[in-house]
Amino acid sequence: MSANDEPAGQQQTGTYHSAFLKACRREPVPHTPVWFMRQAGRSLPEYRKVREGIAMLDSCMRPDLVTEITLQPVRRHNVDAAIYFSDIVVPLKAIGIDLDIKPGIGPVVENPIRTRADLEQLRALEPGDVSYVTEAIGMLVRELGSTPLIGFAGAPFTLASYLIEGGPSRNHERTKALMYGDPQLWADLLDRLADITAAFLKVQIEAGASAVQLFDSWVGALAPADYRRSVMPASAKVFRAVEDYGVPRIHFGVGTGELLGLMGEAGADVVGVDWRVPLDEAARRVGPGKALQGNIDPAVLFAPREAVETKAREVLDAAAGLEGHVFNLGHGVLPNTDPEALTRLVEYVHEQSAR
Ligand SMILES: Cc1c2[nH]c(c1CCC(=O)O)Cc1[nH]c(c(CCC(=O)O)c1C)Cc1[nH]c(c(CCC(=O)O)c1C)Cc1[nH]c(c(C)c1CCC(=O)O)C2
Repeated sequence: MSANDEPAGQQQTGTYHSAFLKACRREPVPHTPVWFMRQAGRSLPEYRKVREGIAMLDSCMRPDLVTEITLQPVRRHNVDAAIYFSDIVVPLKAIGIDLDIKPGIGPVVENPIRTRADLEQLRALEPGDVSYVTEAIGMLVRELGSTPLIGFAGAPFTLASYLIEGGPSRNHERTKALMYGDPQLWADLLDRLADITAAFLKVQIEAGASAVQLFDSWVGALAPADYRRSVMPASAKVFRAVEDYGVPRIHFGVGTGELLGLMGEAGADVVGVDWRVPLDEAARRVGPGKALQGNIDPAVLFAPREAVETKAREVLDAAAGLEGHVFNLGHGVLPNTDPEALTRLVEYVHEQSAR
């Protein structure tokens, strides 16, 4: 890609030449870039303070708060990218689904989607439904300067699980019952979710996000053949829909060791890996032409500094032969993590990988 092909937003802000976007494009980097899933949130006292008395979903609709919360970990940890503060259920709320995020539980849906008639709840998402997102990203891009902003959305399978189960689920039994029991209804549901997700990512990219991550957090519950048949077409539709913007597309899930190849095939530029598969092995499973993101176990941050650094060293060593590596945790920052441990980890990775 020549300089003239730089996506317009990245050209204006200078983010194009950031270590994060270079690593996503599998170009040489001055140091391994680092960011953390859930870097904004309860691990930070300054987050708990600004969120006091404000419900999670309400905070997601206030551009001033979203901007402040998104910037907090960037100021504190010197991470190489910001991630837009929101939640995967925000676009569903925006099209009128009756849902809430219950503290300590997660998203809870009032009228779960289980029949064809229920599909009517899922109308198309228009940019005007999420004007607060456009506004917040405009503010953020100005504040962030050359630090890239990652936009994100939930993937069709993970969203479907919340919508069908009505809340968080360990076994996804109603979800799988629908997937196996009524393949046509399942396909139609995932297709609608793909359109909503794609529209939501487009809003974020057009407002100035320089990369996007699709969170398919719970897809590791599926066997590869079922993923390929019943889920991959919808996720691939999302990636295709945003391909022409030229911004890196990251694809992440938990417990996806057996799915890594297919998740890359679905259309990602960067495949997120949890801590269960070392990155050199993950690279073999994903194949050439893609960068990897990960993959320190978030629980390791609770161990003494030396143990964290040993683990970080192992991740960097496993990533040494990769085409591109974005350092991250294997899943989100746990709420009781000591923020100092995160700051030190960023410093350590930057130092150890400086070239
Ligand atoms: C599965 C999922 C959800 N939400 C998300 C996912 C995919 C990522 C993953 O696998 O962790 C995505 C998400 N949710 C949130 C972000 C913020 C951006 C960032 O990474 O910093 C992101 C990327 C904020 C949030 N989303 C939520 C919080 C906590 C609510 C609060 O602070 O009051 C935050 C900071 C709520 C939420 N929302 C969800 C859960 C499971 C929870 C936790 C419930 C709880 O333990 O209280 C659904």
